[in-house]
Amino acid sequence: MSIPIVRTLAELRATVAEWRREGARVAVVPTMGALHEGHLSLVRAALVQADRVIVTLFVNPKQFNSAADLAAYPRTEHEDAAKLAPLGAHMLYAPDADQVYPEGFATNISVSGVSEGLCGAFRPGHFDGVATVVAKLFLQIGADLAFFGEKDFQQLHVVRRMARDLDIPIGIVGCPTVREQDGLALSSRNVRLSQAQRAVAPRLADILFDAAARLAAGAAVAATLDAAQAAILAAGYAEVEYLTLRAEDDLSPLDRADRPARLLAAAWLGEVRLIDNVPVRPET
Ligand SMILES: Nc1ncnc2c1ncn2[C@@H]1O[C@H](COP(=O)(O)OP(=O)(O)OP(=O)(O)O)[C@@H](O)[C@H]1O
Ligand SMILES: CC(C)(CO)[C@@H](O)C(=O)[O-]
Ligand code: BAL
Repeated sequence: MSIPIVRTLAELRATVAEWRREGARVAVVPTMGALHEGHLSLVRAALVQADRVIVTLFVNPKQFNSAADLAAYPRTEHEDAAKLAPLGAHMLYAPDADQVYPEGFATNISVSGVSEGLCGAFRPGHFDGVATVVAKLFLQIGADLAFFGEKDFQQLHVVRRMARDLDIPIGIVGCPTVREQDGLALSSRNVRLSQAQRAVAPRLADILFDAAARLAAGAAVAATLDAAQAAILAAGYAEVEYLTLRAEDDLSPLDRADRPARLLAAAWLGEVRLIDNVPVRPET
């Protein structure tokens, strides 16, 4: 069993046009590769709602903040293709760099509001890079649906806003975070954790779930977040970039958990930056 790998826009468009003639509903799952069960859950969800599923694999230089992070990003295309084939995904679109950013490329898509704060505050230009490449992939493919993980919750909001603002006719589907048995959110960057760091890493999720339960039960927000931040540092994380309560629908800051909300965090474990978020459902 294998999956066709497409590297050019011309071949992509020819295949999608053929699918369209057959009346197929097309979905896309954008990724940067190094596929894990989180990505595969998006592909399975896409296969339920569409007749043809394209997984994209492009390590997008424009969204990285450091050359070192880009260089260290895992590249495992062969293994990725082998994971996708048995699921029944229909195409791996792994474009050559010039198919995405041809010579002279000069356009930048910048989404204000939801891109600011949280990861946007610590990764300048990151969401411009994400919005630009995702817009490009959406327009190249012309899919009906696109699937994204809630693990990157702010990214999901940025992509929704961008597609709506630019009238790109695509439905954006958010899918729940897939976790290891010990609670750690799956992420391609987890492979960079040492054995000792890997043992500590799930404490972030534990502390977030615990704080979310307290907030849902009416605990004071500032004191709960302070205690959670102290617990993350005590667990062995080097730095907490942010730990904040935001409205689920527009990411606006909340000082009371009186409507559906998310508790979101980014923290450094050694040289690895991990993000996570959990829902807060106020008890009625
Ligand atoms: N644990 C997860 N559960 C659900 N979706 C996920 C998970 N991890 C990543 N995704 C989703 O997969 C898509 C591609 O993400 P990406 O290729 O950046 O993987 P990643 O594991 O998030 O890597 P990174 O180390 O860059 O965070 C995104 O929509 C992302 O939200
Ligand atoms: C959406 C995405 C594929 C754009 O490069 C990337 O940000 C990711 O993998 O989450
Ligand atoms: N998962 C979001 C991609 C990134 O960290 O660059």
